[in-house]
Amino acid sequence: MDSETIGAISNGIKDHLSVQSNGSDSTSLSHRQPFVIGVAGGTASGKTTVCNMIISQLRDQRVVLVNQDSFYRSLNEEQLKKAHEYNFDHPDAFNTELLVSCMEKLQKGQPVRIPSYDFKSRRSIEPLCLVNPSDVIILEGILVLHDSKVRNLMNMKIFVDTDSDVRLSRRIQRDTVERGRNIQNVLDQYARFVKPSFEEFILPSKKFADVIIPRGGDNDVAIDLIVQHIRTKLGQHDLCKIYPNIFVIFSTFQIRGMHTLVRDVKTTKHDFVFYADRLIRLVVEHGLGHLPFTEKQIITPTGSVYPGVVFCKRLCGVSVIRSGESMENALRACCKGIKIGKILIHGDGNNGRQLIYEKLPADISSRHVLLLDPVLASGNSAVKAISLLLSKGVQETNIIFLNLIAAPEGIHTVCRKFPKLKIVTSEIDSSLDRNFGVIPGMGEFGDRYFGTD
Ligand SMILES: Nc1nc2c(ncn2[C@@H]2O[C@H](COP(=O)(O)OP(=O)(O)OP(=O)(O)O)[C@@H](O)[C@H]2O)c(=O)[nH]1
Ligand SMILES: O=P(O)(O)OC[C@H]1O[C@H](OP(=O)(O)OP(=O)(O)O)[C@H](O)[C@@H]1O
Ligand SMILES: O=c1cc[nH]c(=O)[nH]1
Repeated sequence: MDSETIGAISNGIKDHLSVQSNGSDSTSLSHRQPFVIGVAGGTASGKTTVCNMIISQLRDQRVVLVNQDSFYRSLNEEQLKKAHEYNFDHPDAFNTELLVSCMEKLQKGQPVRIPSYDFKSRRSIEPLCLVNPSDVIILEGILVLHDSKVRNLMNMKIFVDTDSDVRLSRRIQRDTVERGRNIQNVLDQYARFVKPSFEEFILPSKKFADVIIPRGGDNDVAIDLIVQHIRTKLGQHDLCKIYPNIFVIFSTFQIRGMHTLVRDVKTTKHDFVFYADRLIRLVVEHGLGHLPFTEKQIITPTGSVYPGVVFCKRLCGVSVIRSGESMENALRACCKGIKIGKILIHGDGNNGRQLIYEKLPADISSRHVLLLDPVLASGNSAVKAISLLLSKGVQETNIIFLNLIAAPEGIHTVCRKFPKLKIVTSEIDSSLDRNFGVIPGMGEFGDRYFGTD
C-alpha cells in the first residue's frame, strides 16, 4: 500500500467510526506492552459511550479504540440475497483469527491495517484503517469476551450491563434513524437473532468480566474508577520496568475499594484505621514473601511428605516514627516476637530532614530489616532512614522497605540511591505537589491514623 492510501486511511477513520485514537500518530514509539481493555455488552448497551468516556478522560495517554465490528466477514452474493436470514450476532459472523492477529501485532508495538466494515453493503471495504501502537488499546464489541483467544489478550475486561428494554428501544431508534431500516425488520431481526444470540453467547461472557458497569455511559462513578485503575497501571508499568526492585502488590477491586476508602477525605478516623490496617497487613505479608527461605520436608498426619520451607529467622522491623508505628501491629501479627526498632526523622519534605532519634537492635547488621513507613513522598525521610541502617552495617540487599503509597519522585530518589534494596508498596501515585504532598495521596497519614488533625 502506498503512502497516499495511508493518508486517505487516516482521514477516513472518523467516517467509519471503527477506530479512534488520542494522538497515536507516532509510529516511532519505543515499544512497551500496551494495556489492553475489552469492552463487551449487548447491542446498544452503551459500549461506545463508555469507551469514549474512558478515552476522553485518558487524554494525556495514547489510546486507540478497535471495534469488533471492523472484523465482520463480508457477505457473499448468496448471503446478501438473504441478508435478513443472516445472524450478525453469532461468533461465526466475525473473522476472529484476523482480529487476534491484528491485536497481537499492536501488542508487539507494530502498526496494523484494520478492515473497515460497511453496514450498508455488508462488506469489508477499502481503505483499511492504519492503527498505530499505543499505550492503551480498547477493544469494543458485542462478543469480545466470548472467545478465550481474544480474552487472553486483555489486561482488563469490562461488561456494559444495560436493561434489555432500554437496549431494544435504542436499537430501534438507531437502526431506523441512522441505518434507514424499517421498524418491522428491526424487530424481526431482534427476535430471531439478536436476542437469542445475546442469551447464548453474550450474556454468558459476562462472567469473565473484571468490572460490570450497570447503566453504561450514565455510570460516571464506575468509569472514574476504571480510569483511575488504568492510570495507576500505566504509571506502575513504567517505574516497575525502570526499577526491578519495586514491587506493587497485585491490584484487585477489593484493594482498590480499600484505597478508595482510605483516600476519601470524608472517611472517619475509625474507618481510616480499619482499612489502612487491612492494606498494611497485605503489604506486610507480601514483603515477607521476599525474605529468603530454606527448604524443609515434613510429614503430615496422613503420613505423606510435604516439601515445605522454613521462614527466615534473622529479621527485625524498623518503624519511622510516627506513621511507621501504624505498621508495627501487622508485622507483630505475622512474625511472633519480632524485634522492632525505631527511627525519628524530623523536618519538611525537602532536604532539611534530620535524624532526631534512633533505637535499633544491637545485632541489626546481621538481620534482614523490614523498614516501615506508609508514605513514600519525596523520599528524603527514606534516604535518611536507609542511610542510618547502612551505617549500622545492615546490608542493602537485606532491606525491604514497606509502604502503602509511593510517589514516583520518592521511588526515583530511593531506587537510584539504593538499587539493591526492595520496595514493596500497594499503589504508586501520580505525583507530588509543591508541599511534598502525594497526589492523589491520602493526606497526612499520621494525622488521620492517630486522629491528630
Ligand atoms: N441488520 C443488520 N445488523 C447488523 C449488520 N451488521 C451488524 N449488525 C448488528 O450490529 C450489532 C453490533 O453492534 P452494537 O453492539 O449494537 O453497536 P454499538 O454501536 O457498538 O453499540 P453500543 O455502543 O453498545 O450502543 C449486532 O447486534 C448486529 O446485529 C448488518 O449488516 N445488518
Ligand atoms: O518522603 P518524604 O517526603 O520524606 O515524606 C514521607 C514522610 O512523611 C510522613 O511523615 P510525616 O513527616 O508526615 O510525620 P508523621 O509520620 O509524624 O505524621 C511519612 O510517614 C514519611 O515518614
Ligand atoms: O502526602 C503525604 C506526604 C507526606 N506524608 C504524608 O503523610 N502524606
